[in-house]
Amino acid sequence: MDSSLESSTSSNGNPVRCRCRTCKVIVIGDAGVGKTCLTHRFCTGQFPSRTEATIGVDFREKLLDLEGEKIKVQLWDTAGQERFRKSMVQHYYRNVHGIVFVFDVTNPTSFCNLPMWMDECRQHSLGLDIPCALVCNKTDLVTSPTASVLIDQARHLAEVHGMSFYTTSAKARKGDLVDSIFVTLAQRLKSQRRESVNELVLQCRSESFNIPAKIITAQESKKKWTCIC
Ligand SMILES: Nc1nc2c(ncn2[C@@H]2O[C@H](COP(=O)(O)OP(=O)(O)OP(=O)(O)O)[C@@H](O)[C@H]2O)c(=O)[nH]1
Ligand SMILES: [Mg+2]
Repeated sequence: MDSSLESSTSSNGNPVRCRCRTCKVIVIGDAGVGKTCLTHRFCTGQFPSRTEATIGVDFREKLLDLEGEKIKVQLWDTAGQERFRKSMVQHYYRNVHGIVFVFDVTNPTSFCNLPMWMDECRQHSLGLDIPCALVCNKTDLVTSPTASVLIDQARHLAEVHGMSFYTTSAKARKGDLVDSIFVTLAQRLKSQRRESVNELVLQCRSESFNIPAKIITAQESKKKWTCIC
């Protein structure tokens, strides 16, 4: 995550500047699955009264306070339509901290296309080892029982790739999980950072004990416990 100085308001109403971390999260998926509505809903609390196909990318952001730490979630709401995304693709995938894949529960093709979106991430050197979420949107429109088969398949896909999975609706007011998608992602990024700080501490310790040319990271120490017989 990147660090920056942010303006906010203190309890006595005076503006204060505080250090905050910014995480870039891209939201991708087929055209019309609800990426704009989900990001709009998270940032404003409202379902937009009308939307148009996104051209290139729209930016939205929200400042979160996670256990006293300010995290700015910068959402890149990308275009699903090929003709509106071509020129922007290189920019989407640069310095990404988290990915939200979206499909529409009423549109099975948007689910079938998810591997294509995952491939595009890989082609831009973005592994699914960074925090990712899979969102099954428009559950307010679910009427047919076949939707539950699609939801089960999606849950399985998310499990296989180690992603968080959400069934939600950008439109429904009650019982939806729109905020959780992005807050949980930010929490995962925050704890990931704590882990990398721990790795650094471990590295400093190894150096202060004068262990030459050997940086012991948490990853390496984990490897040491792997049986090789
Ligand atoms: N009923 C219902 N409609 C939704 C929901 N989310 C989005 N929509 C509708 O689906 C249509 C497309 O939504 P958008 O958010 O613009 O879709 P998008 O994924 O951003 O589309 P592109 O920008 O073209 O990639 C709009 O008419 C929305 O009102 C939802 O959860 N429930
Ligand atoms: Mg859009």
